[in-house]
Amino acid sequence: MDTKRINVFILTGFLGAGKTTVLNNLLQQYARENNMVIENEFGAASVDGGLVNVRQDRVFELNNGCICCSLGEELYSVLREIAQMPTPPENVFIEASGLADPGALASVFVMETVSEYFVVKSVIGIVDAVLFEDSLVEVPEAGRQLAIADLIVLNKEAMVAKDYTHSLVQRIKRINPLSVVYPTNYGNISTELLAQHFTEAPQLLTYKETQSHEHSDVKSILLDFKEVVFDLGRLRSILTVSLFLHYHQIYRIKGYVHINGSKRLHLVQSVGQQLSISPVHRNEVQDPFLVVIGKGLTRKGIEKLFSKGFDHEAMVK
Ligand SMILES: Nc1nc2c(ncn2[C@@H]2O[C@H](COP(=O)(O)OP(=O)(O)OP(=O)(O)O)[C@@H](O)[C@H]2O)c(=O)[nH]1
Repeated sequence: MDTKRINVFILTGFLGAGKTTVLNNLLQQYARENNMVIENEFGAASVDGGLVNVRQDRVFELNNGCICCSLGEELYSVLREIAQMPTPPENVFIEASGLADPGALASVFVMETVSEYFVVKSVIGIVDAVLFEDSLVEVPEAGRQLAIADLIVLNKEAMVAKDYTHSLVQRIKRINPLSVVYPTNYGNISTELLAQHFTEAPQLLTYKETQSHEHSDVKSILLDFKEVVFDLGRLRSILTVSLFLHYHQIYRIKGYVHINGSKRLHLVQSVGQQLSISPVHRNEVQDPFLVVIGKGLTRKGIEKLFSKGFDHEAMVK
């Protein structure tokens, strides 16, 4: 099925971080493929649409709003139009406005009517090495953008000292330990690097325990579920309710768990309010554990939440 679905690459990052620069780089590398671009800018007039190096009839512009909220319907109809093209593209690149909440944006792709045609291959977060620390303190979306990204491009590296770059990488990894952080200049990333870190690739092996960030209370909590079996229905319902109520606090959940009655591990993912729990087909998946990234979370609270989904009668097979 995947071979027929359209690959989606979501580019997020704060204003001026280098999203269009990364996009143009990727378009150049994917030039042999059939690409479309969805541009979203906050103001009524589009600047970026004209800056993207792809034929103008391959660019959809969603302006005058933020793609994650007011433009949800418009995005949906653009995606429908793309899916119904006589020759649909192989790749769709979405450059979200610098203020977008990528969790809400990525949620659109969890909807069945959309995921039938599209598969999110990577959420790429672009960070300005010079301005990152300030934006993290001042703008809550900056933390969310990091939390949801698979690959974080630490752009404009040459503009800061080497030691500082190193400390930024550590700091970003503390916020999103699941991500790969890649320092570079002028958005210079390769498609090979991108392919190594596709959303569905199991990346959890490299996970390291993290603490709360000093200047922001975005943090990640690791839960070890080796010895635990969940009841699928119970887990789904407690997470659905929690994401509905605490969507502004829980940015992302990702990991693998045992489910009663199944020999396969299940991948649990949440983006925004959307949740998906599905059996894993690959053998290379590691031990079951989950990572929860969010703001103001406490380990005790999160452990209590998940414990409501346990099936205490079932044994790990
Ligand atoms: N010095 C330096 N400038 C860069 C680098 N990467 C991008 N720029 C410049 O930074 C400016 C902003 O880059 P864009 O790619 O337009 O950033 P953006 O995130 O798309 O910007 P918005 O769409 O306005 O949010 C441009 O003038 C780029 O040429 C870099 O590594 N070093």
